[in-house]
Amino acid sequence: MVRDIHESKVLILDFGSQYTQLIARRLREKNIYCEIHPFNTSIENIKEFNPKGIILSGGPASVYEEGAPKVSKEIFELGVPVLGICYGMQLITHLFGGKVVRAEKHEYGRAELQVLDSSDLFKGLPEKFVVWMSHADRVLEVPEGFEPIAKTENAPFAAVRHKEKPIYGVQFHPEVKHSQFGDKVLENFAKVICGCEPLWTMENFIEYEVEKIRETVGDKNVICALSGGVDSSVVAALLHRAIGDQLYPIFVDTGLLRKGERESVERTFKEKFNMKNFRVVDASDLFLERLKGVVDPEKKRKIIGHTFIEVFEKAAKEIPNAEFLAQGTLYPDVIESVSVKGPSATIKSHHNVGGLPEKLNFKLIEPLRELFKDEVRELGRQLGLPEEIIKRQPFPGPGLAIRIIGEVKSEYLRILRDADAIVLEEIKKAGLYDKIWQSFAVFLPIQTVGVMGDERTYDYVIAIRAVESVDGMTADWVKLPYELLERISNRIINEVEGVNRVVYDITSKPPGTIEWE
Ligand SMILES: Nc1ncnc2c1ncn2[C@@H]1O[C@H](COP(=O)(O)OP(=O)(O)OP(=O)(O)O)[C@@H](O)[C@H]1O
Ligand SMILES: O=c1[nH]c(=O)c2[nH+]cn([C@@H]3O[C@H](COP(=O)(O)O)[C@@H](O)[C@H]3O)c2[nH]1
Ligand SMILES: NC(=O)CC[C@H](N)C(=O)O
Ligand SMILES: [Mg+2]
Repeated sequence: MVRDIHESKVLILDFGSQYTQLIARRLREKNIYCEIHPFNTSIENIKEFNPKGIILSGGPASVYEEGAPKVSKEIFELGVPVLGICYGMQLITHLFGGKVVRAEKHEYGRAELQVLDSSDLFKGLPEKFVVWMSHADRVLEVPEGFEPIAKTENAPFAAVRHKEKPIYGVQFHPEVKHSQFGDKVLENFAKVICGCEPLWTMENFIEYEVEKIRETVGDKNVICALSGGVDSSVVAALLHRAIGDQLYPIFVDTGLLRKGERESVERTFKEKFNMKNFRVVDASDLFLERLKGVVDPEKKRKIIGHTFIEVFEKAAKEIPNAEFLAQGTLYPDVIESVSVKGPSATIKSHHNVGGLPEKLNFKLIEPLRELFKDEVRELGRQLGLPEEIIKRQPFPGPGLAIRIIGEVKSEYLRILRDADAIVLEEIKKAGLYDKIWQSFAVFLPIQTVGVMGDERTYDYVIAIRAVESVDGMTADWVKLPYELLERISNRIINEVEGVNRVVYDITSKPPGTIEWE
């Protein structure tokens, strides 16, 4: 029997901080498994979860306000260590009868922490180091039974501890990278104070998951929609490790793929991984047929989504004994975080092409449900996926169809494919591919006048888009070197027939979106 990698874990209760996920990631980097749950998770559920430690996150509320989010004082009686971060510390203070007030001077940004006691939370750390603060309230009086274990110039209670019970609070944010040794503080909490064992490694994860998948699947077959992107590729590689030829990866050639994409996906999975049941379904004619005459971006997206499902369903029907469908759902999709944002308007319907409907009548297998993106990449590496897949820039499900403005035609696809390949090649050559979020070409179906070799031309326009972003929600255009832009422009005009003009998109998001449709 392999050991349960979740045996030694920390529970993070979320009070709506924008950094809650970072707490989880810092702990996991130290090989400590943890999960994020809403602050109002019931005591019964907490007991059932059976954590070795509990962390109360930061949050936008003020503890002294009516309706401020709280936890039951019972969590301090579970015999499990608790660490409050920022709002979490203020909440502990408030619940134990201390005093939290609005500070005259708000404290945002760096502060120098002076450690007063380095026996547990600050074990092995220097006496002074820089931490990062973000608060408007402050602890004026610590409750009875608590003592300060660190201070800053503005905050005499920058970190506190209960004198007998394992209850801790820090006013700063150890989870952000700007806090020096912040990761070490969290590690000390988990290992020194809670006694967690570092079981969460990708090697252990593979071993554990492989066994679990085998148990679940038995002698049935599993199908998997494989896009060649990171998530679905890692899912396929993991399943293949577990169940070999019981896995049937299906790659749909929508006809909207980039140059060489189909071949490279085929090469990786068929040849390198020797996935015998890997199949490519060529549905390019069907997609093009359905998109004929369609100009509206939302209509295009919907048609592509529906057609994809249709093609996939048909392909799946032909696979014997296929009871399971594997999907690349990640942990951030699963976390029910406390939302501090209001409802947002639909700007475009992101057709996660594989947003396959439940009524497909498969049981779902989602082996990445517990992982963050960086963990998925690490897992992919361990499974032997090429860097080319692991570091791939995001490519939208609807593919080139949303990079051709208006109607999609074969001729336009040919032009865009060739131009896009040049953009990517040059960006890679310049060493920028891994450093930026996305870089690609967009086809504009307008003709402009040019002159080439003394002759008048009347050809199409290609726009180049390159953006930096952290999550795709906001983005800025990249200040690409002029020489690089020049080379890309020259090559496209000289090498791609049908183009006589190249422009660079200098719009950030907002107000623009990353894709043009
Ligand atoms: N051409 C395709 N053939 C088969 N499945 C696809 C294809 N395109 C997308 N999918 C499926 O749709 C899912 C969502 O696609 P999308 O591109 O949004 O995913 P992603 O988050 O980029 O992840 P991935 O790394 O898997 O591409 C993929 O994980 C895959 O299962
Ligand atoms: O899987 C996807 N299906 C889609 O329909 C889709 N539309 C946009 N994108 C990607 O999402 C990010 C933000 O894009 P926008 O600024 O254009 O909305 C960018 O990274 C886009 O490439 C998609 N991804
Ligand atoms: N970052 C936080 O957790 C902030 C806590 C509280 N809202 C304050 O302003 O002090
Ligand atoms: Mg993708």
